[in-house]
Amino acid sequence: MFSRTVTQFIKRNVSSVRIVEVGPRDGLQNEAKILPTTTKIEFINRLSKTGLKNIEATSFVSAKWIPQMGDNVDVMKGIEKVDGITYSAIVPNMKGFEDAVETKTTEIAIGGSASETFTKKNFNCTIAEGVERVKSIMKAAKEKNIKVRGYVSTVISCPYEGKIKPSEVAKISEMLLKAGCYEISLGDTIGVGTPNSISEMLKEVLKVAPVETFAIHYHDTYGQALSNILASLDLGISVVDASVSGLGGCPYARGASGNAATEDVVYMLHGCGVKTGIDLELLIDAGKFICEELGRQSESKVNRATRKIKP
Ligand SMILES: CC(C)(COP(=O)([O-])OP(=O)([O-])OC[C@H]1O[C@@H](n2cnc3c(N)ncnc32)[C@H](O)[C@@H]1OP(=O)([O-])[O-])[C@@H](O)C(=O)NCCC(=O)NCCSC(=O)C[C@@](C)(O)CC(=O)[O-]
Repeated sequence: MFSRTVTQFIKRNVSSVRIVEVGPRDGLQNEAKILPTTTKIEFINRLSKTGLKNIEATSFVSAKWIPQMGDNVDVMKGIEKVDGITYSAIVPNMKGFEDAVETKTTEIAIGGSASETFTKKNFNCTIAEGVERVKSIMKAAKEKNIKVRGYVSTVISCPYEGKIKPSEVAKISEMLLKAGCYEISLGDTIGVGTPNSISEMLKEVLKVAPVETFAIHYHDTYGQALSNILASLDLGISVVDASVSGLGGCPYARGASGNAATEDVVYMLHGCGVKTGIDLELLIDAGKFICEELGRQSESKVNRATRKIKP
């Protein structure tokens, strides 16, 4: 599939990558152990020192649906907001939007999917109802000057409905862009994509908007996330969502495991001469911190390796 060496093709298409750290939201939402608010704040404050420019800090969703996010308002209010860093949050409806306004959140993320069943399980609405929610949120966000990022989930396959057509992903991406999202993050929610299916999906999506409009959000269920990121960079994508120590998963997507581990993504990119602006050692420390608090092992190969050797 690739005719050039990895370093050649990345450097040719992309010289720097903006990482969107989703650990405090996607990373924690699937964890059964509910962490104290102070730990979440400390985690985000540590991430703020690594050079990251985008941190998804929480989601303003119902605690009945995602218990870990029950202290969302306190987390957003409690973190030290560093100039130059965007702290965003998922907002599923107008109640969540009110929380965003109360906490002076400057960027929110809204969700969409081409799967009716996933939308019902995740947001308790149909795709059509979701579109109406999106319209209300977008209108309110414009009035408050809040930036909106769009997620399209299940871009390769849905745990309930199976394979999703790339044309469907393109359609929902276009709808979210027309509604006013400044960027669309394409989620392989259950991590089943391979470089071929990812490239096929991206080629279709890139027909509806320029490459700068898209970010990628790949889960690592089948160990394909890094390869899929490379395949995406080959097509010019330069915004990558990742979760420190590979934490994450969607409670309403059966079989979904963690995101691409930020430490591993950064290690790979720096090794290929692609800039991220991130201090890998500080990132590794933040990953170790949160894993110790959760009482679990890091899913990042780089993080585990640095217990024994320096990279
Ligand atoms: C959308 C709802 C709220 C609908 O849930 P619902 O039960 O239909 O809501 P409702 O409007 O009927 O209200 C029921 C109760 O929830 C409350 N409520 C209502 N809204 C809120 C809110 N915003 N914040 C706090 N509370 C809320 C509301 O006030 C009421 O409280 P009660 O009167 O019973 O005490 C629910 O389905 C929900 O919270 N879903 C979120 C699920 C979620 O967070 N999933 C994970 C994120 S998506 C993901 O992980 C994928 C992604 C983005 O990472 C990309 C990828 O990997 O592909």
